[in-house]
Amino acid sequence: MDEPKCLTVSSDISENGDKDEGSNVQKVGFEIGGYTVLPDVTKTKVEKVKRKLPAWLESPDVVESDIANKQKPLDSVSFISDRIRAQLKHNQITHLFPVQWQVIPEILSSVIPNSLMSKLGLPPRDICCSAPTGSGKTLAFSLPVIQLLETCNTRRLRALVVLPVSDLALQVYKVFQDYSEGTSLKVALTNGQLSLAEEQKMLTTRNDVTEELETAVDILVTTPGRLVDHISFTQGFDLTQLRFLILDEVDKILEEVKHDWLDYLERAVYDKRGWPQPITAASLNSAALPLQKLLFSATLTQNPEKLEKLRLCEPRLFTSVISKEQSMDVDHSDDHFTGKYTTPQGLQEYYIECRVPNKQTPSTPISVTYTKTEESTCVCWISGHSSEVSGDISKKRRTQIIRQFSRSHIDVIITTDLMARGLDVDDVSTVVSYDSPPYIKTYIHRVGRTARAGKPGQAYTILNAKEVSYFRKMIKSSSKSVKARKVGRSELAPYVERCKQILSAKE
Ligand SMILES: Nc1ncnc2c1ncn2[C@@H]1O[C@H](COP(=O)(O)OP(=O)(O)OP(=O)(O)O)[C@@H](O)[C@H]1O
Repeated sequence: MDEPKCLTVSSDISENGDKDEGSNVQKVGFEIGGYTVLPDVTKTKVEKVKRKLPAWLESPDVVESDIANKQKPLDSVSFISDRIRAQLKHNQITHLFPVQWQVIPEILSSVIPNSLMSKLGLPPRDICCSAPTGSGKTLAFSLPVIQLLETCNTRRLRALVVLPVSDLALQVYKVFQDYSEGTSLKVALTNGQLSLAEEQKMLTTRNDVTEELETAVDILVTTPGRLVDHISFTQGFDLTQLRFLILDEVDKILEEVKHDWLDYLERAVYDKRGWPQPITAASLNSAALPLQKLLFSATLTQNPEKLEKLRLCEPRLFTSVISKEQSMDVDHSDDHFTGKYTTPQGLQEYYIECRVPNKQTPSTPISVTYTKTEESTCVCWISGHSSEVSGDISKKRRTQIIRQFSRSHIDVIITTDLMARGLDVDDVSTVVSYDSPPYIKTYIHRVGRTARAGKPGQAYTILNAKEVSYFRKMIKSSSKSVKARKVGRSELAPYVERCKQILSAKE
């Protein structure tokens, strides 16, 4: 039998196109008995093709995530109007958080003072902002929009704020209402809480002269479904003067809702007033009202294909990835882009491997728990001081329970992912996830119900042995780290007696 011979080919260029420095021969197999045996092709390392991101995604403006140390005193910033400053102080807000002092001036400066037109006739740049949960994004978009619109003399629908679900729409509506107080601005909410007919009545009014119905609000906070209803069925609902389109929790809006709501909206805006045209010398001189998009989320997608659907104009990205270098380093190679999402600095995150053999995977609603104190966390599953908030409970009752929690009348809210995103509940000290969140985004939003506004908080995810490796992989893929926490019998001992008492009382 012939000795195997190594087969080589001459080459001075390697597979990836780089020049081979050391050698100009490559091993490609060997010959045996007159046959050429190729190397094991299944083991050949295939170079991943890296996606080239657009420049605006590759070089974002970095938003400081250290809220506690990077606030700016309200009196040191000149871009906030005196009226809004007074209102902020009235609400005990004396400093601006980083996302606010970075994004607010950018929005304000895109407009010629006392006009809604943009500078030099160029369309204003759309804004995308990805900052941690509880970092104050709501004020970052509501304050500049109110400040710019309050100087308008006529009532036109000029700002539309779209949120994925009605509870969030209500929360953001309250902020717009609060900071518009004392102005002639009319803010409305259409989130399905009222009937369509009632909402229609609130949205429009009959003009005394023309006797036609016309829009009677300046700022509308809504959900995509209700928006499409009003575009389709509400006489006099006019979007042709829209100047700002704000999408909060934008990744959720893109994920869950029928995407064509944006087509409806853009047709309602542009069919009459004219679609945006390429910029030419002539267009610079014409005074077309621009529509500027402002996008916010703690987990803003940076997948260019998804963002493309939003037809953004020269966007500018504000993001809280830890440093510019790290933002370059993100893995963009799969379709489900996993970004480096930052959680609040005051948040301590742990997972606990539960070795009890019968830890059940809960059927909702027992999935996420928000608690007031450490003690209540330990007894929450059986304590009498908890309330459930789920989709089965009416909106009115949900609001009542949240209010009771904020006033410390109850210590524990046991809830589902319904309450995991965007909701701002006062003084949640701890979030307990009783199961592994299915996606990193779900995790970020769940734990983000605590450690808000620069305060401390802790999050525990309780996993059974099978869930641990998936959870750890998911956390690692987003370049985060969550510490393992062991709970020994001695730690639980003080609670055992109390739990027994509660259980026997329940029997
Ligand atoms: N400058 C500030 N000073 C003190 N508190 C503030 C300030 N800005 C916002 N807050 C408070 O911080 C809390 C969180 O703000 P907000 O709900 O806007 O966070 P968010 O970034 O939108 O969070 P999420 O991503 O979870 O929706 C709110 O209770 C808000 O009133």
